[in-house]
Amino acid sequence: MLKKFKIACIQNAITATKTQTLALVKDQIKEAAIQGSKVCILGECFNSYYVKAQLQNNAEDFGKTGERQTLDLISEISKQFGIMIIGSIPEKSGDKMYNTAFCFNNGQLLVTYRKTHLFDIDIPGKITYKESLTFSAGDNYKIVDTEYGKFGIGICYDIRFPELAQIMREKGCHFLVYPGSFNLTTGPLHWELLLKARAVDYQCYVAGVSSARYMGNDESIYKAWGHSTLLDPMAKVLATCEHDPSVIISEVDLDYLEQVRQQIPVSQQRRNDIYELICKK
Ligand SMILES: O=C(O)CCC(=O)C(=O)O
Repeated sequence: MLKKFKIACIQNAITATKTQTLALVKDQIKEAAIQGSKVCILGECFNSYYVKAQLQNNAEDFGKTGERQTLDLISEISKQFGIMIIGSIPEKSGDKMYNTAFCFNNGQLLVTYRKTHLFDIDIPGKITYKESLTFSAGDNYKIVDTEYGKFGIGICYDIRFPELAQIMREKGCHFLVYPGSFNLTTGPLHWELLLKARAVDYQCYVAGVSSARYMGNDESIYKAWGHSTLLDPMAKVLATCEHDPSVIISEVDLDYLEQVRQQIPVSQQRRNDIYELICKK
């Protein structure tokens, strides 16, 4: 297992067409790879505006290799540069849609994860969103064991559920990655706080990666908070950005992660005689 390497968070611009969006993403991944990144994390549904009609149009069927514009491109770039790439896209499966994360390494699809906690919230006058009108929910967590360590994948709203992160930690994860797309109401208050909370509670490297903010004047298009961020297991921010398209890169070190876990050994100090988290899958 490689212990020291660079991770990149790719905050991409979303455009009105998938082809144009993907061309921009490709350039950013290339830039990250040229700078030595071995793992690239993309945002939530990064090939699409977060609007039902476009999500439907841009959805892909994971089963149909060769007909999947986004997945085939990601697989190809991952192979070309010998890197691992994680992100989420809208998935079409029969008559259902899922918000689904993928992890490609060297061109191979290692795992898919369907978002389990859907973003249905109502803050009157600020933001009302019902993701369950577009997507069905997944029914399991996913961990992927790679040459770069073990990665637990959550998508956006999933970060509000520490139980999911705790299970991933208990199953040996070194990294918690959250492709996400917070908004202008909850983003400023909760995004960095939640990323820091997951890092400090479970002593993992944590990446929260958003798409860039839509800056046009179509009111129906969701405005993402942006602020993709990478944190270490002490919850120190290693790299971050604002809302423009950005590539942020930092080195991670799994020996340092072990040191943190030894110095503050919370995972061995849980009082399972008083409380316990039960994993049902
Ligand atoms: O939890 C939040 O405030 C935002 C979540 C979100 O935007 C999402 O899950 O897509």
